[in-house]
Amino acid sequence: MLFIIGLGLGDEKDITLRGLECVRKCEKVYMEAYTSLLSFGLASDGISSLEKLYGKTITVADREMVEEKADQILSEARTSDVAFLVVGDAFGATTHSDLVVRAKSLGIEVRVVYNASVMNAIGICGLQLYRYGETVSIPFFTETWKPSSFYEKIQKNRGLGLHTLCLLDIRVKEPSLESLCRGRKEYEPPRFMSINTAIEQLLEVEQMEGQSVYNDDTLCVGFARLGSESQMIVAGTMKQLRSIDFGSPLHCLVIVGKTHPVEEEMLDFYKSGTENLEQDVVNVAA
Ligand SMILES: C[S@@+](CC[C@H](N)C(=O)[O-])C[C@H]1O[C@@H](n2cnc3c(N)ncnc32)[C@H](O)[C@@H]1O
Repeated sequence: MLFIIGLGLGDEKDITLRGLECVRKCEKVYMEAYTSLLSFGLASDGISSLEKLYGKTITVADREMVEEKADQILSEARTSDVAFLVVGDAFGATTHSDLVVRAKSLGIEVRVVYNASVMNAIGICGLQLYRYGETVSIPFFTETWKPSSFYEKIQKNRGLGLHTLCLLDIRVKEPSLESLCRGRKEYEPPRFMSINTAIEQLLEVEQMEGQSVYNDDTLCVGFARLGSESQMIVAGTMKQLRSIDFGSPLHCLVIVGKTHPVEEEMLDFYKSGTENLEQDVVNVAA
């Protein structure tokens, strides 16, 4: 049996009781570590705190392993109980449906244990989850590669008055271009996009496309480290958020659409420049 278990957003304590029971009875435990990360990031002592709580050794599965060695994980799941741990919720990323489809087509039983995802944790800022349009991903630009398909999606959302969740690029264990050219794999250091970079790129695309979808004065909400003790949430214009230091990853950004008065009242708690902002955030997190 293949158990796909959501870990939630903060640290090892966010697994559900049901999830914990399942992990403890599995013979093999994999943890996906490239679409999202818990608050301790890639630190090995963070992984060992998970291992200590679960009483199991965890194999950290990077993108290569999940994409290229999925057969191995699935063949183990044919004859034994295998846990595949996902930060957040299993279906908060598009990637894992593929594993479910492959398992089911091989006749392997799949059980999913749900948990909180960034997709619903953003509800804390007061913008109604019912009033979001398509979620977009913002990839790191390079000098020569500036994909901007998110722009059209944001345009559609804003045309309908809907909010847009922007998920920001995570690059963990990516082979460097240079090493690929030399035929020997070497990896780039991990990189996580900040809210500041995301806003710079969004504005760069607005300048290139020129459709007036948003601008410096567009209201947004920046979220950092949701679910951890140090989570930070600030509402402000793109211009204001661009100069705020949100600290360590992970970050995401919401571009605010048309608001309801109650949404506005909630957002006011997070407005940039609010006195004791950090204190407010700590209170909200507690
Ligand atoms: C593919 S999505 C999340 C998938 C995860 N399975 C989930 O359900 O939350 C990954 C992106 O979500 C955002 N994200 C994830 N966790 C976050 C957190 N705790 N705080 C802020 N943003 C987060 C980041 O932009 C990150 O690049």
